[in-house]
Amino acid sequence: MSAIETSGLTKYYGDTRGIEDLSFSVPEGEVFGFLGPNGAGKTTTIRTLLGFVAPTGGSATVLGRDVTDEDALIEAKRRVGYLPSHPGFDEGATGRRLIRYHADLKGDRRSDELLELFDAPVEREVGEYSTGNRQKLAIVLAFMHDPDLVIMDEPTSGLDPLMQERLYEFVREEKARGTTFFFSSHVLSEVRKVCDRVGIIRDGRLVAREGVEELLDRSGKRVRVGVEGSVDPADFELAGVHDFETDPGRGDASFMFTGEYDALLDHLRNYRVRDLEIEEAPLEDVFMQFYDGESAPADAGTPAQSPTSSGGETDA
Ligand SMILES: Nc1ncnc2c1ncn2[C@@H]1O[C@H](COP(=O)(O)OP(=O)(O)OP(=O)(O)O)[C@@H](O)[C@H]1O
Repeated sequence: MSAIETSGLTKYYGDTRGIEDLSFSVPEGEVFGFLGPNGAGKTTTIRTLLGFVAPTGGSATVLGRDVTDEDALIEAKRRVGYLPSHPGFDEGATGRRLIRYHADLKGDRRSDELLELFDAPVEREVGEYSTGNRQKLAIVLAFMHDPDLVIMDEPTSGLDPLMQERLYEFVREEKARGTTFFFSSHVLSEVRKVCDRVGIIRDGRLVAREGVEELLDRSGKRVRVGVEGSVDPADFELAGVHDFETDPGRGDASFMFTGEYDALLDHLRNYRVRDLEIEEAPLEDVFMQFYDGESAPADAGTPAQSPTSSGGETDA
């Protein structure tokens, strides 16, 4: 069974498109990365899956339960963890009280263990927490009932690099225990660290779905090279070189590279190389491939038919 399944899922806010015709499935045990630029529809997808907003079209199931069937979804959500990007809390409550509250609602199988890993200052009121501590508390609340599926909306935004790494490691361990993840992000490097497959959403529509390695291979690397003397662009007409840029008369060049490294390094032997940087393609560049490529739908800006507002938007 798929942990998440959507078919033609659509949500309009009045006339504003949130998501349109999303169809995808996340098999049990997979870490599915959901990538897209700001405003693409990631949060709308998550809010629809969690029943916070009602879809205006299509359907979705979470752990086999229809997201528009309130009772069924409540049942499913006992086995779901949700980690929002900006967790909202009762600011006057202590972390400890919130943990107790969530324990009453969903059960508590591992808050002590989680607090050792993500040490939020639970005796203090949440209103006094730093952004990072709020996020750490949110992690404890999302995982304390040992859910089968965890839905995370840009979960590392407020965490320092050490805590980000801890969360990635934790996700990998939980995946090994069979937990399924839906991981929304706009950071390609973190998606690479933890995800098996990614879906790319743009203007409310899914424009690609593929394995992380395939995506990265296709995206290539950004190469910057500095050489003695000046660079002649004609010298860089190699297989796999795209978007070549150089300042005339200067010894610096920059390009996207999807070719074989051996061929590139052989070629660079013709120069005295001062400097060489090879780094992962920025996510914006990866997105641009889908913006310009054939997989991008031509009518992405226009709704197919007059949408209706759903109402019934309740936040949990
Ligand atoms: N409550 C709302 N009322 C009206 N329009 C909304 C509402 N929430 C989202 N939208 C619109 O829906 C579209 C998708 O927004 P959404 O927040 O889902 O994107 P996102 O990918 O999560 O972006 P971000 O990374 O910036 O959070 C945007 O055009 C946004 O303006």
